[in-house]
Amino acid sequence: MSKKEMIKTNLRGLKLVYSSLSIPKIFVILFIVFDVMYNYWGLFFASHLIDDLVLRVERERILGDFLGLTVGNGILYFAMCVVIKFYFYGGSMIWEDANHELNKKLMSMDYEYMESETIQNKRRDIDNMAREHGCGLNMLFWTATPFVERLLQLVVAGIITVQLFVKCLTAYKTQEWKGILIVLSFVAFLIIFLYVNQRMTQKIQAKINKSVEERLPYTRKYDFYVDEYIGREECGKTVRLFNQQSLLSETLNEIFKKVSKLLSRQTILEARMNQWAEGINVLISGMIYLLLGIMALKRVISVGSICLYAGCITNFLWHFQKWNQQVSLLKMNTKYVKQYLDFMDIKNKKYEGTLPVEKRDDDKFMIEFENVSFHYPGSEKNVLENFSIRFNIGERLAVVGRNGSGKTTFIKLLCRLYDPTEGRILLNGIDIKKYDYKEYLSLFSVVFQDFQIPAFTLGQAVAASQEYDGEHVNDAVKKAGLSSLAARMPYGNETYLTKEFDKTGVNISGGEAQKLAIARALYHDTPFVILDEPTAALDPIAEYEVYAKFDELIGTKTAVYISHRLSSCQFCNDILVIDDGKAVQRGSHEKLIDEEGLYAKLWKIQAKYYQKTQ
Ligand SMILES: Nc1ncnc2c1ncn2[C@@H]1O[C@H](COP(=O)(O)OP(=O)(O)OP(=O)(O)O)[C@@H](O)[C@H]1O
Repeated sequence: MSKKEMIKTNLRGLKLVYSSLSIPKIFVILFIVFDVMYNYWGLFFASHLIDDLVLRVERERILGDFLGLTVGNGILYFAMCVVIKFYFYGGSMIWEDANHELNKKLMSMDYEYMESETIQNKRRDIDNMAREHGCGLNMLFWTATPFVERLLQLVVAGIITVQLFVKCLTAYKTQEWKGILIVLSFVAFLIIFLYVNQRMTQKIQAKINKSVEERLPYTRKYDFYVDEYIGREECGKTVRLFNQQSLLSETLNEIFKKVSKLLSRQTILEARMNQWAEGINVLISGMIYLLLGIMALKRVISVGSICLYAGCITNFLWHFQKWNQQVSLLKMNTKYVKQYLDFMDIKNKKYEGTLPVEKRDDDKFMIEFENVSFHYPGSEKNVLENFSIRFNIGERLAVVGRNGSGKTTFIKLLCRLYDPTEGRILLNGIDIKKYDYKEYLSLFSVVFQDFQIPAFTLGQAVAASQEYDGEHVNDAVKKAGLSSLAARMPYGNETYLTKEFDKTGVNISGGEAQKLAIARALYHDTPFVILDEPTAALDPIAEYEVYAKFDELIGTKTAVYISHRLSSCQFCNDILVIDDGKAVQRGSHEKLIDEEGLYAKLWKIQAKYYQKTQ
C-alpha cells in the first residue's frame, strides 16, 4: 500500500472512530495534554527545588516550588484519574461499535454475499483480527492517540533540550566552557543511535506483525473445529458415534503446535525489543548524567537542571522508541482498517425498486416466471434454464424433482434473494425488480429446509420481532400443532427456546422447531406461504396433520410446497416437476401418474417401499 493510501485509509478510519466515539472528544485532547504535562511538571519543579536548596534561597521560594511540585502534581494526578476513566471507557466501546456496524452491514447485504465464501472469509478475518489481536478501528484509536501524544512529548522534550544547547553555545562563546565538541559528539552519537534504534524497532515490530498474520489461518481453522464442530450439540453425536475424537485431537494438536510456535516466536521478539530498548537506555542514561554533571561543575547549567535535562533527554529517547513502535503498529493495522472499510463499502447490486405493491383485499396476485435462466455468481452452469411458469393466488403448487434440480433456487428467485440472469419474474404483470424490495418481501412467509429458530422467547421466535401480539402467537402455535409444547412453557410466550441463556428455557426437538417455523409463517399472515421441505423432521402423524390441516390453514393464500415425499403432494391440485433446471411436467397427481415421465418414475420408486413384499 502506498504511503498516500495509508494516510487516506487511516484518516477515514479515524473519522469513523471519532464520529462514533461515545464520550465527548475533549476527553481525548485532555488525556493527551495532561499526560504530557504530568511528565514535565514534576521535572520542572523538582529541578527548581534542588536549585533552591543548593543556593539556599529564601523560604517562601522553596515553599512555592515545593507546593508547585506536590500540589500541582496532585491536581494533575486527580485530573488524569477523571480523564483516564472517560478516555478508556470511550476507547473500550470502539470495538463493540465497529462490531455492531459490521453486523448491521451483514444483515443488510444482498443475500448472494451470504453464500459467498470469499465474503464470509473476509468477515471472519475482520472479526478474528479484532477479537484476537484488537486490530482494525479499535487498534487505530489505541495507536493514533498515543502517536499524537508521544509526538507532543517529543516536541516538548526537544524544545527543553534545545535550551541546553543554547546554554552550551553561550558558554562556548563567552569562553566559560570549551566542551562544545563533547556535546556535539554526544549529539552525533544520539542521532546515530536514534536511527539504528528506529531501524531495529521497526524490523522487530515487522517480524512481530508477520507472526500475528501467520497465525490468522490457524485461528480460523481452530475456530471452525471448536465453535462450529466440537462445540455444537448436533456434531457431538457424530464425534462420538464415528469415534472422531482421535482424528479431531490430532488435527487440533497440529494447529496448536503451529500456533504455539508462532506465539513463542512473537514473545521472544517482543522480549528482544524490550531488552534492546532498556539496555540502550541504561547506557545512554549513564552518558547523559556524566555529561550533565560535567556541565554543572563547569557552571554551564545549575545542579537542579541536571534533573530537568536528564529527564527530558531520557524522555525523548523513551518516547522516540515508543513512537516508532506506534508507527509500525499503525502501518500494520492499516491493512485491517482497510479490510473493515472495504467490507463496509461493499455495495448491494440488487436494484431496489420504488413501486408500492398493490394492496388487494381479494389477495389477487399472479406470479409468472418468463423464460428465466439463472446461474449462481462464480459459476457458469445454469441452475434454472429457460424456466417459464405461471400461478395464481389461491393455488397450491407443489414442486418436486430430484436433488439439485433447482427447486430451492426457484424459491430464492421468487423471493428475490437472487435476480434472474436472464428473463423476468412478474407479479401481476410487472417485473418484481420494480417493486419496493421490503414491500415485495412482505408478501411471503417462507419456511426453508435449513431454517433456524434463534434463541429468543417463544413469542419473539414466532413473531420474528421484539414486540408481538400474544393472542396471535397463541393462535399460530395452536394451528401449527404446538399446543403441547406451549403447555410445557413455564412462562408461556416469554419462555426462552433454549437453556443456554436462561435455566427456565425449554429445549425443543427438530420436529418442534419445524412446526415453530410453520407457526412463524402462519403468524405473518402473508398472501404467499412457501414451504421448502417443511415436514422432513416431522413424524408421520405430525406430517399427516400438517398436510391435512394445511389447506384449511392456508385459506385463500397461495401456497408453494417443495417436497420429496410425493404422497404429501397429492392434495395439491397443481404439481410442477423440475428436472435439471427445467420445468418438465405440470398437472394434477392423477394426470402426472398417467404420463410416462419423471413424476411417474419417482412415484413408482417411492411407492415400492411402502408396498408389502410377499
Ligand atoms: N449458493 C450456491 N452457489 C453455487 N451453487 C449453488 C448454490 N446453491 C445451490 N447451488 C447449486 O444449484 C443447484 C440446485 O440447487 P437447489 O438447492 O436449488 O436444488 P434442490 O432441487 O432444492 O435440491 P434438494 O432437493 O437437494 O434440496 C445444485 O447443483 C447446487 O449445488
